[in-house]
Amino acid sequence: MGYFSCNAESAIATCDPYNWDSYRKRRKNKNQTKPNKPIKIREFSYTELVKATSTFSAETFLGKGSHGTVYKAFLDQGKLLAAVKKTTHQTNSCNSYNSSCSTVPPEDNEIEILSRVQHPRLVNLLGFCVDPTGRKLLVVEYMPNGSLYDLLHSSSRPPGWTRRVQFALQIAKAVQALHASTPPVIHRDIKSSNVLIDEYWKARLGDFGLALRGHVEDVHVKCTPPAGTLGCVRSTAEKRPGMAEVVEGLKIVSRRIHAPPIWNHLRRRVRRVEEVDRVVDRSEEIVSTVNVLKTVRVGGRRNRKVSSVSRVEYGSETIGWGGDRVMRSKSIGSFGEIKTGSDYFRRKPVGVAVKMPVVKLSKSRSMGVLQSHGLVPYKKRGFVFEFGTESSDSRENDAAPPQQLRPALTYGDEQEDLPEILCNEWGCCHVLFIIADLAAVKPSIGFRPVVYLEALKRIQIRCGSSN
Ligand SMILES: Nc1ncnc2c1ncn2[C@@H]1O[C@H](COP(=O)(O)OP(=O)(O)OP(=O)(O)O)[C@@H](O)[C@H]1O
Repeated sequence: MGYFSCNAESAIATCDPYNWDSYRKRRKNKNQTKPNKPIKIREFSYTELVKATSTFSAETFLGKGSHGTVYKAFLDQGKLLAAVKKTTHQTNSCNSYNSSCSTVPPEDNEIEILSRVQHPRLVNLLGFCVDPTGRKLLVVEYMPNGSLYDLLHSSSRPPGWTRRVQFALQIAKAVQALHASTPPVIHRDIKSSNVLIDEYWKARLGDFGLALRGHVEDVHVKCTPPAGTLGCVRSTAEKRPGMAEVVEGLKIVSRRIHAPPIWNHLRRRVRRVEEVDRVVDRSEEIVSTVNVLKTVRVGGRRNRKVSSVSRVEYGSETIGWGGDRVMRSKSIGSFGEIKTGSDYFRRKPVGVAVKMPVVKLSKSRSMGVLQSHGLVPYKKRGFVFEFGTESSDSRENDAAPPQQLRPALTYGDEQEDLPEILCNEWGCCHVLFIIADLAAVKPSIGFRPVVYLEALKRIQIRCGSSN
């Protein structure tokens, strides 16, 4: 094991349990190539943990995973709240948890990795304990607001888009930090149940039982069979964006969500969704009986506008939607492609070049109605996407559960014509969906958000630096 432990009472005073100082120093030295040094972590006595969890009582029970149970622990006379992870398998057994059939138990792996990497966006390791049978228990930071999975799937008030974007950005930062560490850490099991929400309602990435340390070129990484949840995407790392790019993209999305003009505009457009409801009623029937559904863009291409979606094809049949037209679209100024480090020209004032790390403005584009296939309709708005459906989220608390707004978007063969703002804005949604429900997402998209989607979907098997 490459971690230190400190058992003495005095160690509590000298340990910085979160090691923020070390983290800040490491961040300052961006060009560091030295491997991350082990971080001092505490070794708790079993008696201490028994006492802190009231003998692992039902009252302190927090949750159960596929390989163990988690308890809330009141340590240091109640001054330190922590979560104790107790695995159920036997040490050195080859259990189903690790598809690589590694001889290293997940808790040992987690201790090894988390004792070298700490970050404000991770569920950090505080210490460990060896029980009388020799099994290790993990003591990690306590996350009082549960998992993102529960928040999205079971909460009576699922988070709105604004918060989801923040979660996505926070997790992207966590992954970026992992990839930027030396050697890089590959999590391999990013999913919403492994994202926990801290006391400040910020997302933290946890559960490093499957994580690997090493570069993509390293033999032990190459030889380790894939594990975790694999994504329906590009297999070569070069074709996927690095996490730095994903983080930058999400920062833009996050900023834009707070930008009043566009959101006011979107709010106005949400009213248009009401107009579509009639159409959705009809299309729900279609979705229930048709597997392959395709929208056809009908609109002038001369001015690169998508003016309307007027019919739906399935099989050889064409169905008109509420007459000839589903919805007229409007032009909206939009952000264009994301290029880290490129010049960015603001539309206003015209011609002023501002050095920005992120985007350039594209021409304004129009949008039509997006039709998704294979979706479970959510109320009446589940599968016809219009800008308004997204903006409705900005009104708080009316976010549809993500599994029901799963963005298996298709836009006929006209993916390139998708308004780029839609790409950017929906891009975040895609990321969130990935985090929300990785296994279930089946994108049929070819437009730009796919980069985010791919990024987060492939994190678990991606190796190397963030660039
Ligand atoms: N640090 C923590 N603070 C608070 N609650 C936690 C913490 N870690 C885990 N939990 C709770 O315990 C539950 C079980 O966590 P665990 O990591 O063992 O399994 P999981 O991630 O849900 O599933 P799997 O083991 O299949 O990945 C979580 O869903 C969460 O509700």
